[in-house]
Amino acid sequence: MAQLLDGKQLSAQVLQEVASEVELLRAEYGIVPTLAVVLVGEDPASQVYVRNKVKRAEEAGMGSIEHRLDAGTTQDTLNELIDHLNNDPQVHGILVQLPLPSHLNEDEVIAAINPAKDVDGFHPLNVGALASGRASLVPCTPQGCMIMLRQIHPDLSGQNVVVVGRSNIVGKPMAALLLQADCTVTIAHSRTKNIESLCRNADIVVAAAGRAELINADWIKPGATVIDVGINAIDVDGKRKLMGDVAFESVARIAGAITPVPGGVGPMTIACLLLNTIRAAKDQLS
Ligand SMILES: NC(=O)C1=CN([C@@H]2O[C@H](COP(=O)(O)OP(=O)(O)OC[C@H]3O[C@@H](n4cnc5c(N)ncnc54)[C@H](OP(=O)(O)O)[C@@H]3O)[C@@H](O)[C@H]2O)C=CC1
Ligand SMILES: Nc1nc(=O)c2c([nH]1)NC[C@@H]1CN(c3ccc(C(=O)N[C@@H](CCC(=O)O)C(=O)O)cc3)C=[N+]21
Ligand SMILES: [Mg+2]
Repeated sequence: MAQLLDGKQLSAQVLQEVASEVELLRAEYGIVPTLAVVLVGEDPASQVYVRNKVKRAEEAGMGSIEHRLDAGTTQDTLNELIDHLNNDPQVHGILVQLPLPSHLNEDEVIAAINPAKDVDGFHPLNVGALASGRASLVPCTPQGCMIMLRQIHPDLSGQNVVVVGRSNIVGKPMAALLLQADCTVTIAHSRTKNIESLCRNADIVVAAAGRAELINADWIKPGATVIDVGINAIDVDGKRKLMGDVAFESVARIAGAITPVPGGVGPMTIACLLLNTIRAAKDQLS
């Protein structure tokens, strides 16, 4: 059986480090690192994530501000709010929950965020910094995946990795971090040929396709490490059940190490969001 990479436990360790950094910043500089989360619309899954983020921030002694705007909010109103948060010295990190309602332009919103407060690492300036290996605010989900991978592979050099998915928020920044760690990286997506055999040759598979149980045991080399980013909400007898992109039961019998869903990458993402908020707060010290 594969070793279980417990994201709940590992994130609790990270959050403890966050809490002591918060205490230090309070004692030395009299600041309370503060995260502002903006949610537009009433998507229930987004509400769960946002609530979790705010809860964890408060547990770590950080400040948090939640802005809930109704689904019909205009681009101008949203831009004004971001402008206000950009200029508020009490706010160190800004996260605008994605996806936005379709009448809003996500690229424009992301570009409006002060790059120094962009704790998602989605601003073009931060994307460029990551691509050229001098990032300070690294996207939270890939950052969390790297912490998990380091548990198994303290040295990632030379590992063959397949990342399934090429989104701006997960797949692409994940590939950039792995490349920086001297992995040999293949990015697979919906048009990739022979995806199953590509994965079966990999030492590490990172699954971020958003397709429930896309990856089964036939795709995995015995002993490989499998990181499951996917969060797919499935309705089972009227109850909401979370499934990853990996068929956990069967893959766990083949893999060397595997992350569960829930309790894997999700909690690490939130922990890294708070790490980024601390980092941003430090960089904003006059
Ligand atoms: N745990 C966490 O903290 C987080 C989890 N997530 C979850 O991760 C998953 C991915 O999120 P995100 O990157 O935003 O999703 P997107 O929908 O933006 O991207 C999905 C990617 O997967 C590719 N893909 C889709 N179907 C297949 C397939 N059958 N075979 C191979 N590739 C495929 C797509 O290819 P193409 O480009 O060709 O369309 C695309 O590149 C989702 O389940 C999401 O909920 C996301 C963020 C954080
Ligand atoms: N600007 C922006 N930044 C994001 O980082 C961002 C976003 N938008 N939009 C949506 C995705 C998704 N995402 C998750 C974070 C935590 C869990 C998480 O904690 N999941 C728990 C389960 C939570 C549940 O019960 O639904 C777990 O996996 O154990 C899941 C998903 C961040 N995202
Ligand atoms: Mg997307």
